[in-house]
Amino acid sequence: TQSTRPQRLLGAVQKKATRGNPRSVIQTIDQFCRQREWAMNVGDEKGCILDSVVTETNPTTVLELGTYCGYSTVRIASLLPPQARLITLEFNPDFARIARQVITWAGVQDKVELVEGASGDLIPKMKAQFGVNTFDLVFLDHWKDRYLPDTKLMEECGLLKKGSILLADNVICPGTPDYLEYVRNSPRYQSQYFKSHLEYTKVEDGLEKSVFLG
Ligand SMILES: O=C(NCCNC(=O)c1cc(-c2ccc(F)cc2)cc(O)c1O)c1cc(O)ncn1
Ligand SMILES: [Mg+2]
Repeated sequence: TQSTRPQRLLGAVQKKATRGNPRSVIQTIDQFCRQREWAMNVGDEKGCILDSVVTETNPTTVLELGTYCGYSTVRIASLLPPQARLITLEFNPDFARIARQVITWAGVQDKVELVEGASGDLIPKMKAQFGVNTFDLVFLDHWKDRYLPDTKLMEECGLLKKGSILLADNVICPGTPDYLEYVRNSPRYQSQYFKSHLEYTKVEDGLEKSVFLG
């Protein structure tokens, strides 16, 4: 039977990356996507912007929407202080299965909780079921038409506090027009666009960083 792209990406990690070394896992995936097959990881260019936002936020509790193969999960987790936690939500069980193995290979599994399911169902359970108070940082990288409804849901569930940071991938390509309009025009957010490129291409894309003002 044919392997899937996530399976081939995992194979490259297990063959070429050093166990327990997150940087080598990231480097291997970027090399695989540049030399073998494009995949929808945030990538190395936008990944550097993600790194700088994580570092300056110095978060204790992070939520990632859309795990895919775990590339950004590993990038974020590798920058977290010892007690910090990252909860990552993935709807697709095949992606989740691959991501768990990538996360473990990188050695960051103790900082990460991967939860399978639809973000719209799981977000309302964050406080009661996952013991979360509020998120310091949210990385949005899942279905583009879920960015806005899930942001409103996080507000309603009291999961954002004054100063919480939303960082959204793909606001240009594939694009999240309704989300952009909301965070750029709402008095409750201070937004900033980081111009970049779609992972592994010359196509314009970027990250939108939005600070919740309470
Ligand atoms: O979340 C799920 N997919 C990944 C979301 N992410 C994207 O769709 C995504 C797409 C692109 C992209 C850009 C240009 C292009 F030509 C094709 C794709 C880039 C990115 O950086 C993404 O992040 C998902 C799947 C599924 O089967 N069930 C539930 N959820
Ligand atoms: Mg993306």
